[in-house]
Amino acid sequence: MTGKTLYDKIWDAHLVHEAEDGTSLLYIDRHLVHEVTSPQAFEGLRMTGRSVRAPDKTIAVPDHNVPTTAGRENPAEMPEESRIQVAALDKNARDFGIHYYPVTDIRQGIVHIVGPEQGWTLPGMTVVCGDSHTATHGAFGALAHGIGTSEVEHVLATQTLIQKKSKNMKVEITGRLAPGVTAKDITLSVIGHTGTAGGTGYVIEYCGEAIRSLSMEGRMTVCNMAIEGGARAGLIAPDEKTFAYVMGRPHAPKGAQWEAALAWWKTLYSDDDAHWDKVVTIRGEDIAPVVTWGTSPEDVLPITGAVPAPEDFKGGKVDAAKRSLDYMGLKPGTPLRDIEIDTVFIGSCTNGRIEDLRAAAAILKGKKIKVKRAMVVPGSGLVRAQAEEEGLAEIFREAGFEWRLAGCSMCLAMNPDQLQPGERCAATSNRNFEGRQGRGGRTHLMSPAMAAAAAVTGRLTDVRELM
Ligand SMILES: CC(C)[C@H](C(=O)O)[C@@H](O)C(=O)O
Ligand code: SF4
Repeated sequence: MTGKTLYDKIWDAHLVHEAEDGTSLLYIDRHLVHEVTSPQAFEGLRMTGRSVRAPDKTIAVPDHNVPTTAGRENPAEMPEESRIQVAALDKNARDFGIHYYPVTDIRQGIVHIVGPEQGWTLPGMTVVCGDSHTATHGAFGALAHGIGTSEVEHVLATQTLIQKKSKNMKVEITGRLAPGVTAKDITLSVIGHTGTAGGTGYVIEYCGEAIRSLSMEGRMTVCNMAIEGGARAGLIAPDEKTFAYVMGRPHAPKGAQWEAALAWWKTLYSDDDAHWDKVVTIRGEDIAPVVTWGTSPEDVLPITGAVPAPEDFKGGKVDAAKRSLDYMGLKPGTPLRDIEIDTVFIGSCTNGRIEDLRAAAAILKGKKIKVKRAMVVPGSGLVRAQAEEEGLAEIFREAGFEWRLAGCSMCLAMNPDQLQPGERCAATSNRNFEGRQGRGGRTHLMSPAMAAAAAVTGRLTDVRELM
């Protein structure tokens, strides 16, 4: 018998039933719910007279549609479609008795930031949400992934999910990161290396010294983008940093339950003789601050590079690159550092946590922005409050940033925070698809420090020049 991976261990601990063809029923520990993918699911329950099986394990928060400006609790502030979705979540949360953080609650924020912050996300759990970036929670050593709306209904009704097991992939980042290189540069570089389909069919476990050295915030950033690399989920084995982060959170176990949980959590690692179906190794020292130039998260280059030409690629990617360059309004050969930026967006479930805000503020301190507009959108009301307490909000405001309320905001164009056609944005989010931040908007993905650097120079910038 070979050993087990972390994924194998969590899978086995949650397996309720396995059919001969491998179709399996998994027990779900946490179900996170937001307003976009849940209305039909609750409607399905109503129509069939069913209740939520485990309301105490179900957590709802509106995030995608909510405006991030003052006065947003007034429904008139929202476009009709948004208003309907948020109102439905409000009603469903109350009718079905699940945990709920409305916009008026300081704990409201992006679902993937609220879950860990409140101690809902714990090592060894299965965590699902009708949202692809559920992968974020894998940073705690939880098996966490997105599900579709019909699956949301299934989990609400049964607290189980039908799944087939994925294969095991190991992504090891060895050694140390150079100054100016962050978790975001790791996760973008991995996708640049493997492509957006490199993880298809796999659950990725990120490991290695460079991953170990990351804070929990950084680990969440890495796992957040596992889905952009095509993987079902991303995982990082829990360690002392994980336990320290979790301890004392409102919904974390306490007393004897904490001790019992800890004893199990300490068994959550991949055995030395575990089998890996695919292994990718990258040297931490080889990772540079990166940006994306195209319309896929795999279009990643070190900031010291230049816009590529379609001929630099092979196969279908040649045409894709042509189209990307056209959409992005870029000419091959242009140094990335010459690309002028109109707007800076710091936020999202990738980089809307306190450490991200600290990293950006460290670059901005005492400087003024040179872009047309810049906004910081803390990932939750609590992140926002902490940033205010630490004096970060002041630094952002003085630099010329708008200091917003929590939500998905300009990460995707489902709320009033949107790019205009042709507007070019340095963004800390995770997707640079066409129209993602608004019709015709142009997105360059990067770390919070790099986005702050772009804000003060007005163009894509190597943050190391400002350090
Ligand atoms: C709206 C939601 C279903 C979507 C997702 O699944 O990821 C969104 O959060 C995104 O980032 O594109
Ligand atoms: S912040 Fe962006 S990526 Fe994250 S859940 Fe919201 S829309 Fe999706």
